[in-house]
Parts: sequence; C-alpha cells; structure tokens
Amino acid sequence: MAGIEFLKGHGTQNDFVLLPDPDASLELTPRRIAALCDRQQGIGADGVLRVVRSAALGVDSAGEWFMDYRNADGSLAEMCGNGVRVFARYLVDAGLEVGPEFVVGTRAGDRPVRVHTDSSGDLAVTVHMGPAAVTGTSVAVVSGKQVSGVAVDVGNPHLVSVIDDDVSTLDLSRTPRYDTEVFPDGVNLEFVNVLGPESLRMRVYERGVGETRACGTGTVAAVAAALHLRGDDTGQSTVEVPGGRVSVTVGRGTATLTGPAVFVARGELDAAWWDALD
Ligand SMILES: N[C@@H](CCC[C@H](N)C(=O)O)C(=O)O
Repeated sequence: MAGIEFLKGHGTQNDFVLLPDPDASLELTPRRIAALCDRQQGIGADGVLRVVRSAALGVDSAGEWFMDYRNADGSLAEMCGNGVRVFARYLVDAGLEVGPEFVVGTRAGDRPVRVHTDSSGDLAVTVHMGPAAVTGTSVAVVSGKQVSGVAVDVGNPHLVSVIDDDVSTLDLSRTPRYDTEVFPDGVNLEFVNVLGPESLRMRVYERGVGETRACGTGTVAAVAAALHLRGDDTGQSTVEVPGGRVSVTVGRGTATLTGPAVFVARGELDAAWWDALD
C-alpha cells in the first residue's frame, strides 16, 4: 500500500493524529490506533480523527464530513470537543469546507462549528456542543480520598467533582475509582476548582486515554456541573486546563465551546509499518 497521509494537531494540547480518508478505505483496527497513538513506538497522540465523508459510512448527517474519533487505546467515543475544533480547521485549510460556518457529523450527532479569529487575532473555533445534561450524582476516589461528583452527559459520559483541594496536587497517574454500575461504559473524570464566578480550573482523566492536558467535552461538563451546584442552569465560564484555556457557554438545551486548533506536522505513514499491524 502507498504511504498514508497524516497530520498531527492539538486543541489546548489535547493532541490528535488526523487521517484524511474521504472514502473510508483505511482499515482502522484498535491495534493500529493504539500503535499510532503510542508516544514511543508511534507518532503519539491522545486520539485519532479520521476525516471521512458521512456518505461513505452511511451516516445520516447534515454535514458532508464525519469526525470518526477513536481514543488512544483504540476504543470508540461518541464525541471529542477539542478534536472537533482541530477537525474543523483541517476542513477549511484543506478547502473541503468554505466556512466560516458548517456542520460536522459525529457519533453524538451533528455539531455546527464556526471558524473565526479571537480577540487577540488568533484562529479559534466555536462548536455548538448540543445539550450538557446533568443526569445525577456519583462518587470518585482520587489520591485516596472519596469525592462526590455530578454526572453530565455531553454526548459522552462525564463525572465532575468540584473540590476544595488544589487540583494540581492530585495523583492522576492511575485511574481514579468510580462506580461501574453507574457508568458501565466507563466515564471521563474531571476534577475542578472554582476560581471565581466565571472561572474554573480543571484536570481530567479521560476514558480510553488517561490524564490528558485538556478535554473539550469535559470543560463543558465542568461548567454545567459548577452552574448546577450553585442552582443555575445557564451561564458562562473560562476553564483553565494544563494545556491552555477555553471558553464555555451553557444555555438552555445547548452549550458552546470556543478554543484554539493548531497543526504542527504532516507527513506519510510508513506503509510497511502500517501493513504489519492488523
Ligand atoms: N478529549 C476529548 C474527549 C475524547 C473522548 C473521551 N475520552 C471518551 O471516551 O468519551 C474532548 O476534547 O472532548
């Protein structure tokens, strides 16, 4: 097989290998995804974004292009908020969408996006994330302490714990414990400090990945949970994560996420390496 085109990019340092594959001709096995995302033996990333036509997968979407997102361990996830910004930027840069506004198909449904510049003149992407639904409460155990959390569905599952301890002190080198009866398909775990009425700080342990430097759906879940805990269901906030900062607005039945999308490299995968994996 000829070399396979790839790009490497990130959104607030949540990093991705992007594979343009308009006609769905690549065979993406969990082993190939895990190998690509491996930081020693592969390119290294938190996940893979396959750029594929919705029609090629038989997906019913208002968007011509479908974000086929996979976690670093090869598992599928419904949605990736940082990934969809990188994906949208790629479509515009590659001339596959004229922009600035269009729709991207995802497993969680269609996500309208807008590619624009922010107040500093840097490229930013705003994503309509759909509803951030508070579905209940549960607990997590992190650094040997049990903390309560708010369960939020942003198309994918989250448990947000707003805590008093400084999130920078938490040990996220291994999976925090959570209730597998509440989250049978796993969960993304966010730990949050409230810095002010419109300012949060967050760290995250992502399902299928481990600790990442940012999680877009996680930041939306964090804002929805913080609002819920103070008795509000709408509002806005910035969220500082180890990889940067994003802005989130939670409205009635919808939420938006705004942040950067950056490309750092492009090239070709070695065909022999890829073919030897199955
Ligand atoms: N990093 C993403 C979320 C990716 C999916 C998540 N790990 C899951 O399994 O649900 C984001 O930016 O939202």
